Amino acid sequence: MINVENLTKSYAGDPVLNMESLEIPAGEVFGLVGNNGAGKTTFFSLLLDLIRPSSGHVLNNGVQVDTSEDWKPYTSAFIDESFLIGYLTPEEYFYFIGELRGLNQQDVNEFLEPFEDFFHGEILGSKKFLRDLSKGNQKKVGIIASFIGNPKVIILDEPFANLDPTTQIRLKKIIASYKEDVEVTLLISSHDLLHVTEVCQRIVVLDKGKVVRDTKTSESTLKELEGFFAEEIQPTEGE
Ligand SMILES: Nc1ncnc2c1ncn2[C@@H]1O[C@H](COP(=O)(O)OP(=O)(O)OP(=O)(O)O)[C@@H](O)[C@H]1O
Repeated sequence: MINVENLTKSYAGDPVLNMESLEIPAGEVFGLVGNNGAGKTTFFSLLLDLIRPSSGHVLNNGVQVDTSEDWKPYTSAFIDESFLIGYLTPEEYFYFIGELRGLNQQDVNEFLEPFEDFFHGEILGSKKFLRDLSKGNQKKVGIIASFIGNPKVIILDEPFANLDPTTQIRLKKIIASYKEDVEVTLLISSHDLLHVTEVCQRIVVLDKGKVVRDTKTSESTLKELEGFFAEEIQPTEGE
């Protein structure tokens, strides 16, 4: 579904992403991990044509994202609050996204019903504007909005960050449910190794913009990843 070919991004000559090739098949729940500055958001921003590659390209279902718009109807994402519209209430925002995806208000209301627990009584009917919601509640709105209209590719940047423990557990269940869906490709990034290993079928580790690990998730993945990141804090010689 997603094919990356010789993708690089540099700022003022400094490379921040250098990905020779990466193939993410349709239906995969894909996890991206890496320390601060590893290039995760850069990669997602390139997938969404929010920034331009320095070289190479990304194909989304065969469509090159920086030269065609045709990937947009089946792709959705929540990267950060800039995806929200601050002066709308959550309902108005959901209806707006629904309209973009060809759903009327009744369709959107029905879609939202199963997420009442996830919203924990603080989103729907609150009559607050999105700009006035807490960071965590804004994130809940952005994540759920990204599921509206059955997109085939969903990209979520650090979806667990800022969420309370109850919501994190609920979100894990929602994301894990996509493992059964062979049509939806879901990409998440996270700093939480436990969460990604629980919900992702495959995990790629980025380090200084490069793919340094690419593994199918198994029972040993969490330990291996903890080992990998622990090595980064081993004292260097002479310390
Ligand atoms: N507009 C920009 N100009 C210069 N450097 C940038 C710009 N945007 C990102 N970078 C750099 O690119 C690198 C990768 O950043 P990116 O946000 O992709 O990392 P990340 O893995 O998402 O990090 P984090 O886990 O902290 O969110 C960082 O060194 C960052 O400073």
